[in-house]
Amino acid sequence: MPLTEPGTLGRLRWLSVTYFDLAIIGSGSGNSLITPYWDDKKVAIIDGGTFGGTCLNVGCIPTKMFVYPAQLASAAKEAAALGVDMVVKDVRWQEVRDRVFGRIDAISDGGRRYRDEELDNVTLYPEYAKFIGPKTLVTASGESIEAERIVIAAGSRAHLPDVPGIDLPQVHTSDTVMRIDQLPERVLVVGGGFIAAEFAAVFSGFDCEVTQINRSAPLLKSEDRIVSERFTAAAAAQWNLKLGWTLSRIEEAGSGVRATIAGADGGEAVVDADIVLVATGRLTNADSLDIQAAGLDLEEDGRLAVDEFQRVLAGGIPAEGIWALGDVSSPYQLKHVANHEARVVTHNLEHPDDLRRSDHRFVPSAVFTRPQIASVGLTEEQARQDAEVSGAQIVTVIQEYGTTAYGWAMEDPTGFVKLIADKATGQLLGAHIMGHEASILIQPLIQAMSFGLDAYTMAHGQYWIHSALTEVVENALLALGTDAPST
Ligand SMILES: Cc1cc2nc3c(=O)[nH]c(=O)nc-3n(C[C@H](O)[C@H](O)[C@H](O)COP(=O)(O)OP(=O)(O)OC[C@H]3O[C@@H](n4cnc5c(N)ncnc54)[C@H](O)[C@@H]3O)c2cc1C
Ligand SMILES: NC(=O)c1ccc[n+]([C@@H]2O[C@H](COP(=O)([O-])OP(=O)(O)OC[C@H]3O[C@@H](n4cnc5c(N)ncnc54)[C@H](O)[C@@H]3O)[C@@H](O)[C@H]2O)c1
Repeated sequence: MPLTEPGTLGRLRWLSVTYFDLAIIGSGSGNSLITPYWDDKKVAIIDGGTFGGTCLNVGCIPTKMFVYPAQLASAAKEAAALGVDMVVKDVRWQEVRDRVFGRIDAISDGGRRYRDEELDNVTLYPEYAKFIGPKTLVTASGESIEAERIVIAAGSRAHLPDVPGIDLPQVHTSDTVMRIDQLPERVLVVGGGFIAAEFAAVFSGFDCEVTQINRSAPLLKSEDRIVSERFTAAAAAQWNLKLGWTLSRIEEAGSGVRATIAGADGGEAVVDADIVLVATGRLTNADSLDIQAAGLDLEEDGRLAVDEFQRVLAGGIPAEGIWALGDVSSPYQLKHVANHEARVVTHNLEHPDDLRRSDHRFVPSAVFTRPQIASVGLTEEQARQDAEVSGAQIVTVIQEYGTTAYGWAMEDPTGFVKLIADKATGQLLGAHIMGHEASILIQPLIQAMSFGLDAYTMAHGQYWIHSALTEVVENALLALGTDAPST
């Protein structure tokens, strides 16, 4: 990341400082902080990357715009079991890609222009910045900025393993892989998390030969164990999986590459591919901000340390006027969490005497892979560990999609809902879904957990549309067998 050149600090003594009421580092979720409250105040927004941040430009939104057509293409493979023979004639990759970026790049450009040219009170610095004092920043070109309040929304970046060949042009991260010019025939995906699962599904949906390697088994191992295990089996049925293998090196081979991978037993193997997608996690950008110049604290894993009001800590106490949100400080690396924290910071900046807390009790997530996965709350393992301490009794249920009318219609062999609840109170502790539209099916369960609705009341207290797939959620709630709450 191109930050300030050595020697800039010396030169700065001769440069003037520009003062702002608010300086925001990062134009992703940070961009939403500029409300009408700031109309009569001076705001700086600083971003050295593409305006709009990760979700818009290289994250959630473009990936889902690839996921959807890939899902349509893969439907052809599933339809045969229902007596419908479909053939995918062609995937016009450049059209798929240009539809995505034709929409997204225009939104990024429009947002940048609006901030840069149309708002008199806002100054956009299209540069990276770092701290040189508690309330002072310097940009890469040496502009010095002082602000009464600073919000750090600097996000995260892809982690790359340090292996020979990682810089080859055929090696991509999620930042670049969506813009390639041609659909590759063979794709090597490295990693076993969210990004690897989504892109393996996209490329295999488009009929590329996908090989996914991961150093551990099963895939998606932060999910409830049964989800990880069943997803790993579903993935193995769709693309080549090599688990227990680590990337050692990559060499050019013709127009593609040959990747050497090392097994847990010390053996080696090679995988030939046209491109490699490296998806081995994302690192907070906190390390690029010279936060020691402001005396700010870091968590053990390198994230900025914040309190429940999103105030950045310095020596364990809130640093005056410094806030953080999103991937730079959050353990969640999810856009809906960054958005929530941005709303909290927006309120707290505008109401310093009435601070709100972030609510991280029931953070859901979805992996838009095939089959889809969604989860909220505790895994069974976590719930049982908690119960050992509290003495609570845990009940769990696994309800297959195939036990409902819609599941029969789909002839669905893999989808299921798993619920975990407290037996005595009927409160849901965790919900985990794998299958068609899991990200939609889970929403009423998130709602129940967020508002304290017990499983019995949720199942019995409303109509469930017959023969919708939501009946699998209704049946799971009923199968938990919890009682009506005593009044
Ligand atoms: C491929 C992919 C798919 C994803 N899909 C989903 C999904 O489906 N659902 C979901 O909830 N989440 C998803 N995420 C995660 C989501 O994108 C992030 O959690 C979210 O965008 C983080 O927002 P943010 O505002 O914290 O950071 P960002 O949006 O990354 O914004 C940070 C900005 O700060 C800038 N910056 C960094 N350092 C500096 C500096 N020193 N000076 C100035 N500017 C700086 C960067 O250029 C960047 O524009 C996905 C992520 C990826 C990579
Ligand atoms: N649908 C969504 O909400 C969505 C989609 C994509 C990304 N994201 C967010 O972005 C984050 C980053 O995604 P990700 O998939 O890169 O990370 P991840 O943390 O989900 O998975 C990283 C994977 O890389 C493996 N790994 C780590 N270091 C390695 C190494 N040196 N060699 C080989 N393998 C290694 C890990 O074992 C793990 O399987 C996610 O945690 C998620 O929060 C969310």
